[in-house]
Amino acid sequence: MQYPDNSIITLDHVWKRYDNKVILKDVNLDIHKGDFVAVTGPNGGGKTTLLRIILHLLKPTQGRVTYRRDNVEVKKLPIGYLPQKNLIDSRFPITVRETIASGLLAEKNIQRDECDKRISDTISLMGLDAHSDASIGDLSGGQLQRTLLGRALISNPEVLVLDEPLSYIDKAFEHHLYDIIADIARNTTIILVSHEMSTISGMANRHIIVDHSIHECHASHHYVHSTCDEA
Ligand SMILES: Nc1ncnc2c1ncn2[C@@H]1O[C@H](COP(=O)(O)OP(=O)(O)OP(=O)(O)O)[C@@H](O)[C@H]1O
Repeated sequence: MQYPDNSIITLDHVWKRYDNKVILKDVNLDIHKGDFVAVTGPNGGGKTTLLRIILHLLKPTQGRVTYRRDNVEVKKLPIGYLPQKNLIDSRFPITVRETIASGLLAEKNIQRDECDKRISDTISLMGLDAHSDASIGDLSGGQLQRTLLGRALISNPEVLVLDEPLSYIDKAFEHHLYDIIADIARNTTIILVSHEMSTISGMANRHIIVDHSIHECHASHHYVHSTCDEA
């Protein structure tokens, strides 16, 4: 199969069914290095399922997902992930600092000083200095979301997958978050799911609606319609 040179993630005739229910129907998608893919769609349309399949966390019922670097198929890509419903048990006795630091666990060749600096910088970027030693069980929903976002981006991954990053985030931090995302997008491929598309849509170069099948559309359709006219 021929892929565009800058293609890094390809979904090839992907289907997902639970029992007899079709959640994703024959999805074909090529994500290119440097893309900012904004994804929206109705509740239950299959957005989180699609992300988990892209991340290799969930197996498609049919079809395949492949990763490539410089046009050569690879088994893994460094991908940072902010899940929608976080799987962290907030009763688990772990601090904000430790949670954010866990995003560096896969980095083998990082010096202790550099590691400490990255952790401190990320805590500050997320506005969590006053909470760095707090247990995650004592955080508000928005503080926990910022902690998990810090964990997703601390390693400067090649691809960042964000499932509803604005959940629980207050208006003041929301604007700061847009700046952070715009800055990261300059050298990172981003796939971002949101129901709030008004600002995100303007940052993205690709706009996708997931309603069991996927529809790529123009930005202007994105936050106006939950379905779009197919090109
Ligand atoms: N493990 C599972 N077993 C059975 N059905 C599932 C499972 N996981 C998800 N589903 C179903 O798949 C459908 C798509 O779910 P998904 O979470 O992908 O939707 P979504 O577009 O992200 O929705 P939302 O906008 O509400 O977050 C839903 O109907 C959901 O109930």
